[in-house]
Amino acid sequence: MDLSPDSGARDAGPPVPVPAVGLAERLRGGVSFRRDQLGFLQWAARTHGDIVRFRLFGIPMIMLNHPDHIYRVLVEQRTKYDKDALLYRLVRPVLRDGLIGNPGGELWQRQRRLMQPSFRPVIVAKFAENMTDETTAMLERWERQYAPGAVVNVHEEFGELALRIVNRSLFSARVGRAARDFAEAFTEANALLGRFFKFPFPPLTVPTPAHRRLRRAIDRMDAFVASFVQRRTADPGDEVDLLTLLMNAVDEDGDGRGMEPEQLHHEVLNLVVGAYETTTNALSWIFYLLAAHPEVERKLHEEADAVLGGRVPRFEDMARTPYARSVVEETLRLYSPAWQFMRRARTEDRIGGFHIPARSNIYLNSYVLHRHPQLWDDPESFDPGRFSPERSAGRPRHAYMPFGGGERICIGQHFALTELHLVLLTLVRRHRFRLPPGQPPVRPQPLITLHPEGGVPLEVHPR
Ligand code: HEM
Repeated sequence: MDLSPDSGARDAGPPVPVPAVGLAERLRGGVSFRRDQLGFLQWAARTHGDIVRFRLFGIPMIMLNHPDHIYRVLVEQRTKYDKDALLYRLVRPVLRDGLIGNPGGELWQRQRRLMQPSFRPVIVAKFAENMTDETTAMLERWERQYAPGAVVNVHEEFGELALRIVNRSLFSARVGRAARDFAEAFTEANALLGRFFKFPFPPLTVPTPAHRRLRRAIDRMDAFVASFVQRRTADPGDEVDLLTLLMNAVDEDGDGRGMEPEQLHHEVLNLVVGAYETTTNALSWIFYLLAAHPEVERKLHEEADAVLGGRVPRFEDMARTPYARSVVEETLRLYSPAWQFMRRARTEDRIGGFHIPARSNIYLNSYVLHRHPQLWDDPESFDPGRFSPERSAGRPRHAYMPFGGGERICIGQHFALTELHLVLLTLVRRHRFRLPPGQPPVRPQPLITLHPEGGVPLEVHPR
């Protein structure tokens, strides 16, 4: 792997300004952020290199696209950076002080300490059966509802599946009308917030019609979470789920107390939001790519048949199906649902010899990083084999970060990887997927998360 180590090279002299994309050049290049965000970001990295500055609606952003630089911000100099950045300010009216958009500091540290134990692999293993049960139930419904070879919009199906799985794991609840109402409210909030990147809007305190709709969507999501938390507070029962774990969690290394009710509410909302849309999109991309690559699907069938012999997969099967894991990893390389995240520089810094002024917005983008031509051979091709131990050897750690990195790495990472792996195995056991003839390529739509635009219609065939 030949990646220019520009850190050391420029560390000697005084720091230099980060190269900027100028307006004239932007016009000449003909790539507009508003019209084609992904195209613009790739063009900026291609023309200026691994560190580049541009303005997003007048707000300066510094995009980092070098694993060493990303390591510096997320790990080595993490105390110099926090999450009080544009993207999280945008989602804070929805997520409030929960982990996802929390700027950092003492409250975040305490909450992470309290919650981390509930997301260890041994705990996630207890939810594996929820994942395979719900997938099996979905397949049984498909068999009743669709003729063999019928075209199914799997994106819609996976939305409902992901919601069922997170609901059962958090609240021991089955999806009913209330959950569908949550999903609708979430979709509306996501679309309204995602619009910011095309048409920046005024602060939410300004009562525009769109803001009033957002307010109503937030109220509906709050009502959904409150109904579970209040019921459980009134009658703790004997359910063993994430809500019970969080309600019983105490800060053993701190004040020995648990979470305040309002904070618990926000954290639960953050978990549903964090889990629902990301895994829906990831599942949709996995099956889209499989349908387009029958040779990969064939290898997956061979592995699944050899290990499972027709039975429903269990948590332990994940370690014995490395190819399935690499299909998940390669999908998250090409279409990482949480495709962009940000930090704010609390003080000035120096990255690879470049000057980072205090209060800079640092923009990290795995869509561009995961296509870096010096990190990935033939980056646009879908090649799960690149995640084999041999071919992964020597790859810099922060070259691949679908779940972020450092202390703020996704708390639900094991949960998500378990869900994606087990749903994949459960589905390929009995079905194969094909692109319908004449189906145009599904394009990624960069909202807050990376959506498959227009859904993912696939032919579903029994094997
Ligand atoms: C494929 C699925 C998922 C992807 C790609 C994903 C990605 C990410 C990324 C990139 C971050 C870090 C953002 C940053 O540093 O600014 C993050 C944070 C977070 N994710 Fe996920 N996530 C996924 C699934 C989940 C699930 C299943 C849950 C909950 C069960 C979850 C809950 C969270 C929370 C609470 C945080 C904030 C952690 C903190 O700052 O302490 N995510 N996720």
